[in-house]
Amino acid sequence: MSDTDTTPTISTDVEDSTSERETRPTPDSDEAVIESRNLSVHYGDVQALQSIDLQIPNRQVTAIIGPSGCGKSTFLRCINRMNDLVEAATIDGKLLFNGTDVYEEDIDPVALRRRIGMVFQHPNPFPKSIYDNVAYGLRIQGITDDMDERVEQALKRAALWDEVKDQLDKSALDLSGGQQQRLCIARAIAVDPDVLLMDEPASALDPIATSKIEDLIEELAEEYTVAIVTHNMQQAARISDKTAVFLTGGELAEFGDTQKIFENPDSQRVEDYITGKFG
Ligand SMILES: Nc1ncnc2c1ncn2[C@@H]1O[C@H](COP(=O)(O)OP(=O)(O)OP(=O)(O)O)[C@@H](O)[C@H]1O
Repeated sequence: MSDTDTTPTISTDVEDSTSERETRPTPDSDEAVIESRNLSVHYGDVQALQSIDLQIPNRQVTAIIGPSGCGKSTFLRCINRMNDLVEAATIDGKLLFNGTDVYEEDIDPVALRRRIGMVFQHPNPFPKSIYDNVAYGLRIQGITDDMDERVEQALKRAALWDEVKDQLDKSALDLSGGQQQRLCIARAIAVDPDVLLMDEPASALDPIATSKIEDLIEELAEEYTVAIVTHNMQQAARISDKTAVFLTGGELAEFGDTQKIFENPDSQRVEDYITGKFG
């Protein structure tokens, strides 16, 4: 990277993990933070993604929608190399994060996952206190200074602080499902990532908790690049700026501004999917 570059690259270790978000330059909005080029994934003989070219812009919400089994989660998991953990998975093509291919040999997946955090469908807090859940990733990185302040800030950003500030020692498992999910979001953002990947983060929650998570996602996109897989088309239409529609066989059928995709898609197949003719 040249001295004049303003784009952060992936560290190959966790050494720079203490850098502060405020001091880290970020790409312009609309500039791609994540870009897949000709990305294909197979699980054994099954092709899950077919030559996907997709650009996920900075500090916006990108929704990934499509019928069951079309490869949405597979795509999300390629971004922070979670598919490394699946023995049968083979990945071809490129997945660029700020211009660097995350599948290059010298990329440390653990450092990558600090920069690209993930929230799953079912809230999965550790059986520890609320405080320790948020502090966990920081401690692993050897960060010990200003811990109380860092925990408070992460809980505030996750819109949970007011509900838990007087009970930080309480077990995270005693929180409601919606609170647990916001705690998982706090845990993910405590380590100061650039990107948040969310795999159906509200599908296990009731409507009120879902609405809080949706509001939160929109707020988070002011600071983070968010990519969310959802089965809920209304949710995608409500909260996302860009939408990618995957169709059966792992094909990217259409990608663009959410309003355009939902109101005037280019392809008949996407229109059929969005209007509920299949899926
Ligand atoms: N670990 C795995 N081993 C083998 N095949 C897998 C594995 N994970 C996913 N697949 C297959 O890859 C294809 C895409 O799966 P993926 O979970 O990415 O789709 P999806 O669109 O997220 O589905 P859903 O909406 O049902 O969660 C499917 O055919 C699925 O059966």
